[in-house]
Amino acid sequence: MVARTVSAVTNESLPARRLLLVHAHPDDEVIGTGATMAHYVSEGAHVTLVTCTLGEEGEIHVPELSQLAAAEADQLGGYRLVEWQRACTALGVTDHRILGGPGRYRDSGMMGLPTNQHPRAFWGADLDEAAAHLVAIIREVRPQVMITYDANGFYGHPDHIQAHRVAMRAAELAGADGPEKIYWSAMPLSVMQDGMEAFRESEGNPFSEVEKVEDLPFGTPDAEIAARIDGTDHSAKKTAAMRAHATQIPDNSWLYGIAGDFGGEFMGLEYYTLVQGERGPGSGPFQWEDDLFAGLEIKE
Ligand SMILES: CC(=O)N[C@H]1[C@@H](O[C@@H]2[C@H](O)[C@H](O)[C@@H](O)[C@H](O)[C@H]2O)O[C@H](CO)[C@@H](O)[C@@H]1O
Ligand SMILES: [Zn+2]
Repeated sequence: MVARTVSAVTNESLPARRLLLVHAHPDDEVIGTGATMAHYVSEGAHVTLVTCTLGEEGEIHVPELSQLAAAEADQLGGYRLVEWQRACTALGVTDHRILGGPGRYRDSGMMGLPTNQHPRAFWGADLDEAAAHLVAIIREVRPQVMITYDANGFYGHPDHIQAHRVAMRAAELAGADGPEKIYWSAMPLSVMQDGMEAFRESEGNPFSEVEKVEDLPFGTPDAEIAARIDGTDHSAKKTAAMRAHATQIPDNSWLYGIAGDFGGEFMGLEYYTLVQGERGPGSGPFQWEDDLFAGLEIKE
């Protein structure tokens, strides 16, 4: 039975600190922000996850489920919805919603594929119509902080680019009800460099085709990073949530290798640039914040 996503809540019943995350597909929430989500849930903040598609066009790394693929029974979206709910349970997130309701916006597939033209492809969504769905959630929950992707969608996937556009447009349309601080997921170049060194001799090295980190479609100079969230206490929850996304993250994925080679430290640290709002107090050479709510006046 597919559990209901969280029904509408009134912000009067919510904790003082409220974080909104806008992601493109089921599994993005854990890969880029899973430790952050678990961290803030454990700190008593309210975490609202909005995912824009069901990931219908994804690969299937579980052979016995291959018939669910878009080109077969086209049931992968429904299956990934359940994976996504299980992942949210592993992270402790109870307020999780699909933008416009399950099936409203379809996974567009990788950039340039014919699936980009599907009538319900998120890539072709009307921006203000899609943003209006998110404005309604913002007005209901009143998050002080929002996380999404940069204008390239972190790595250029059309649904990630569109999730960025919809999130930023919704924050603009929400006006005074919108988040005070907006962050974009980021990966510091220094961390990527360390990853390249660590994986140099590893089997399944994800960096094997890469000469230097600057050749990758993502990566941010350390000086442009604004926050590092330490969710290492929750690395096991992040790993459990990744395992929930078995169709997308196979057991031999390099992501688990990172957990092994780098330990919980790498998996539990997540980084962000700040694109709206004032930066709060920080530490280290670049004064990175360790709290996304830093500098905000939170009315308890
Ligand atoms: C992390 C993420 O955004 N995954 C997307 C992405 O998946 C890629 C896609 O299947 C590609 O064909 C593979 O070569 C690549 O390894 C995958 O990461 O795109 C999918 C289709 O839009 C999407 O369902 C998946 O969530
Ligand atoms: Zn994605």
